[in-house]
Amino acid sequence: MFDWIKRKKPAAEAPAVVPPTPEIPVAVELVSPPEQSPAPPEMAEEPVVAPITAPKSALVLDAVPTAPVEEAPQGNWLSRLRRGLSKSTTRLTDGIGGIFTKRKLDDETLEELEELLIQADLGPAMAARVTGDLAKSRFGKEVSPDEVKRFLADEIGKVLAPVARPLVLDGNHKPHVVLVVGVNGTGKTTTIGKYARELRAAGKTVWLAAGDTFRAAAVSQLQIWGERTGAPVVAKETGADAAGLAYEALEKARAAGADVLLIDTAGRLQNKQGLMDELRKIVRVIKKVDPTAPHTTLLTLDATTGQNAHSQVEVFKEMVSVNGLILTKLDGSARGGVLVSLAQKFGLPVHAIGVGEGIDDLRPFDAQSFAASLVGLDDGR
Ligand SMILES: Nc1nc2c(ncn2[C@@H]2O[C@H](COP(=O)(O)OP(=O)(O)OP(=O)(O)O)[C@@H](O)[C@H]2O)c(=O)[nH]1
Repeated sequence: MFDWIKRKKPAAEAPAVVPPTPEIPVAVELVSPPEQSPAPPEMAEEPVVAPITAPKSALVLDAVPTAPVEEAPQGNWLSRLRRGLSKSTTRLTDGIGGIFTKRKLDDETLEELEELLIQADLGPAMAARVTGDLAKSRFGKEVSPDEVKRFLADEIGKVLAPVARPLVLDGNHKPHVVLVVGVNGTGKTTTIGKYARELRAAGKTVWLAAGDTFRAAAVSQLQIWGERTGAPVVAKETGADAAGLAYEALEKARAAGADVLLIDTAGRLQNKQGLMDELRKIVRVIKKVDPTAPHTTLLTLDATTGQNAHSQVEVFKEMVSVNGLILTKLDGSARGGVLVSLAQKFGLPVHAIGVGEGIDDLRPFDAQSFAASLVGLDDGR
């Protein structure tokens, strides 16, 4: 079916993988039944295979488009989201309350609102769109803070709806390769760990590649996630060639018939050119094993950095073909509005958001819930 399947080599003995943990309901699914395409590992070194540890709680990170986004009770999910976004929400709702208490919508209030939206990281384009549309329907009339919030939630929801797309894992790829890139500290390793947990809970075999060979702590952090989730980790010593490691990991995951390979990468090298060379080399080299890989290139962005996230998207898009975003640390940020300006500017799918450091704090991204929560409203569910 695929080129890389036709070029497959004879199977070799695969490292042991742990059994699934079916007791945990999840939404992760592969799109179609996998085909067998085992190939032998070409590099001699054995991967570090983590011991088995069953996940302790459910996670919903991604889904095929037809699958339900959330398996946990809505109240639970929404309250977690609200709690996570509370800093961003307070900033917006306090500001709206201050501007619109017993005041008519005039040039001055519109200007104040526009300024507030820009400060809340929604971006000048969104601020202009909201104030322009509001002025068209309500200019000269008294508007309550609640009306403004509803109007704003509606506008935000419209901008976010097209980008709120779950990560689709294609079962035709064995494994489906996910390359995770991003500035150091933005949450790459944590996100990988949480995805691994979700996929393992769905009964999928997952392999992890500790491609951040720049930092010893990053390797051990991934190994801990491997232990927690029962996912074999391919790792090497600090300073090892990351592309070689990714190649080896893909060969081994493929030989083992794994469903998914999640590749961690360094977020900082000596300079931008060094990082670009390394990431491009990883992509080039894994294509030698599977010309269609990586099937997903995820960029993690730390929401607390606000508008800086925009330049990170630009930089990483220049380096590799980023085709999905994960926004992390929305819980510690008063700058959750940045997600809106990112959606408007880049239109890249937002697969999930991080609202805490806990294992179940990476959640599927739902446009309406996010929009309502951001402005402190119940989304009616
Ligand atoms: N509050 C909060 N913390 C998070 C979230 N996601 C990750 N973190 C924390 O952010 C820190 C950095 O996360 P990592 O996963 O190590 O980030 P990284 O991009 O892999 O970093 P490097 O390995 O340095 O490249 C850790 O302390 C995580 O626990 C989130 O959604 N909310």
